[in-house]
Amino acid sequence: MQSRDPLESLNQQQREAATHGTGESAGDTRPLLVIAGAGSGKTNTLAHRVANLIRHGADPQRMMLLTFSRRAAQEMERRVGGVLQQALGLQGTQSLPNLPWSGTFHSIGARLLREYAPRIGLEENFTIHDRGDSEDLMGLVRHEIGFSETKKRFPLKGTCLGIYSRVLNTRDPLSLVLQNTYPWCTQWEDELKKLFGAYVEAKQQQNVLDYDDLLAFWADMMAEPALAEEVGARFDHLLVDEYQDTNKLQAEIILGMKPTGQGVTVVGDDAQSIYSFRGATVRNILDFPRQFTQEARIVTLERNYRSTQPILEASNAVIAQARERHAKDLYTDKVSSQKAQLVLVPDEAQQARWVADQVLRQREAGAVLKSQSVLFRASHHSAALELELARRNIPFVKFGGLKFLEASHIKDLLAVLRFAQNPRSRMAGFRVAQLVPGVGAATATRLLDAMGEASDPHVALQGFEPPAQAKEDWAPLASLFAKLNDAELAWPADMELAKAWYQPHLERLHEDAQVRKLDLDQLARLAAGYGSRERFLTELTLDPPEVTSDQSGPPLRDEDYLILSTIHSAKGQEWKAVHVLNCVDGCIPSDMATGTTEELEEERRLLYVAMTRAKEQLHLLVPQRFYISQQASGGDKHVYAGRTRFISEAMLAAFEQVCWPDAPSLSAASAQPQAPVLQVRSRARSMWK
Ligand SMILES: Nc1ncnc2c1ncn2[C@@H]1O[C@H](COP(=O)(O)OP(=O)(O)OP(=O)(O)O)[C@@H](O)[C@H]1O
Repeated sequence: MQSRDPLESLNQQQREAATHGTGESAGDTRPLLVIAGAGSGKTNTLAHRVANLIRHGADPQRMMLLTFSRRAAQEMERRVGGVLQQALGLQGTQSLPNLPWSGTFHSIGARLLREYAPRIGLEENFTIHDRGDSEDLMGLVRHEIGFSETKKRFPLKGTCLGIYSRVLNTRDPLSLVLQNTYPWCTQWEDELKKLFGAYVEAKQQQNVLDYDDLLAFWADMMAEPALAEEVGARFDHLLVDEYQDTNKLQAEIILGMKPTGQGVTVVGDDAQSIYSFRGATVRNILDFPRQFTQEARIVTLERNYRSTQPILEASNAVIAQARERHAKDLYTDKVSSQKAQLVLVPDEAQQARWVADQVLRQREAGAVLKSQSVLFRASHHSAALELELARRNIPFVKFGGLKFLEASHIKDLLAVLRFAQNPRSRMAGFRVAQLVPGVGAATATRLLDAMGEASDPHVALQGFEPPAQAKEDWAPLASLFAKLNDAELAWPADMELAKAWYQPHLERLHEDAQVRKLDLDQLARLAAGYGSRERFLTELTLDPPEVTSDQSGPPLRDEDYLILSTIHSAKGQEWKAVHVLNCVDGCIPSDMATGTTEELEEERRLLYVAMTRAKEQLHLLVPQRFYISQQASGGDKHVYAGRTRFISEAMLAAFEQVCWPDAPSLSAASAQPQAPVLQVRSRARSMWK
């Protein structure tokens, strides 16, 4: 087979990025920053760059390729393989060089830390806690040092972990993090310091590292010049994708490994930086050019291959209002007469109906479900739509939001199985025991202590005396564990037993139990694919699924289904038709994120990311009456929402406005007969407050 010029499909800028430092520019040792506008072929270009470096003699073993997710790393490896295959004229069966050091910062960090463990004071056989485990350990420590009983409510374990994680990832002092991000917790600064000290102590005693340690210890290692030099010298090339979503620690790691910047390539788009809640900072990409001893070369990719001209025009209008950014003007030559649509609907229920109708209509017109997506700011925004889709038998798969394993109902069920598997696991036990009404932290601790001291923890559990008020609900739990401990029980029967036990608790604890039940069914289907309880639990920690509810079971590869995704999880993806839910103030921007200019700017970028996922059709839904479910008082509340502030009057020309149902006076108050005049239920509740 004849080899072809592997770069022939690239445009001029993409080619410059792919060939920097090789061929004619071989003497150029500057670090490279590729500013890649949305849909401008960033992934494509990075894959070509890696392939091109390999073709020019770079050793794949000496390349580190850092991506945002494991999925992205695999995709990159596949694409590099494809380019090389074509370039080298290889047949399908001939083996391609693999990239042993490609992966997420966390996974590569874990590998390096294990390798260097003896030299940095770690034990090699450390285990890794996922977010759920970390949160539970934080909860346990919080309880052990007596902070769960304070009179004024001490921050919840999830908040504590969030604060801890932010301090580590931003390198900001605790006081600053509290002041900027958790102002309602500032009064607890001293206690939090004590808690974090005890948390670190507990991790060290149990020889575990959490996700943040993987980055923080790696960065510490790179702050030690001799080690940094040694590790840095093992890699000729360091390539980082999605650089706009890296944090200060990650920037320090790169700088530590390659202080001159030689061999460093980072690719990203500051206009798509959307992870500051994890400590990512858009400053990384803005400051990159002058960070090393040599100033970086910047290549900007401005040609958009994804979207039609009208969609790009609307997206450009939104991002043009952003405060600070690397200037770029995206253009495309995909003409179309179809503008992006702003669809005005009366409320969320109608929004769900409109989207379901629209999706089916498009399918009739030939667009398979998989080529369409529905995006939303927060995971719970899709609840009404999920029910509507289920009602109409439209299969869907949902990505993101709370990661599947981080959702509390999933954690509850898994904790039951973990506790059955390992009755000494205090974190699992602590969670399970407290699912029983009437059992609090003190009783749970008493149970765990009794089990810890007993020669057979199962016997201790069966003999445990719960407080009187919990007795009735405790019995089914004890009986469940007797069954789960039965050697005759064959997996996945454990799962069914646990689910049946949990069902009444699910209904008691969650208003949206019906939607969450779909997740549990999905978990049970996943479970059936593993040989044993132990395998299932282990594999799930190492390789957590991203998908949550779906309507008709785990879709087969060739089955068609609609994609539902949070905007965060839609990063890097594209669809023919995109529907964005709840484009109203309060959702985008989220009412949780309007405190500072930085937060607002990030919300603007989120809308931009959502809009730029669309290839041919873009619909922004604007429900006029909006139901708020997440409020402190726990009650129903409707608010009248306004179109997102990120689409100003002046921008409306870039959109086609649609009213549905087709009633011209819809926006007038008289057209909202169902608008509540009085909230009788909340009044009834408030009587007792
Ligand atoms: N040189 C090219 N010629 C034709 N199509 C291209 C070229 N480069 C990229 N594309 C196409 O453009 C689309 C976007 O590419 P890609 O997904 O790599 O973009 P991206 O820059 O990663 O986007 P984003 O940052 O918005 O996620 C893809 O469909 C890809 O196949």
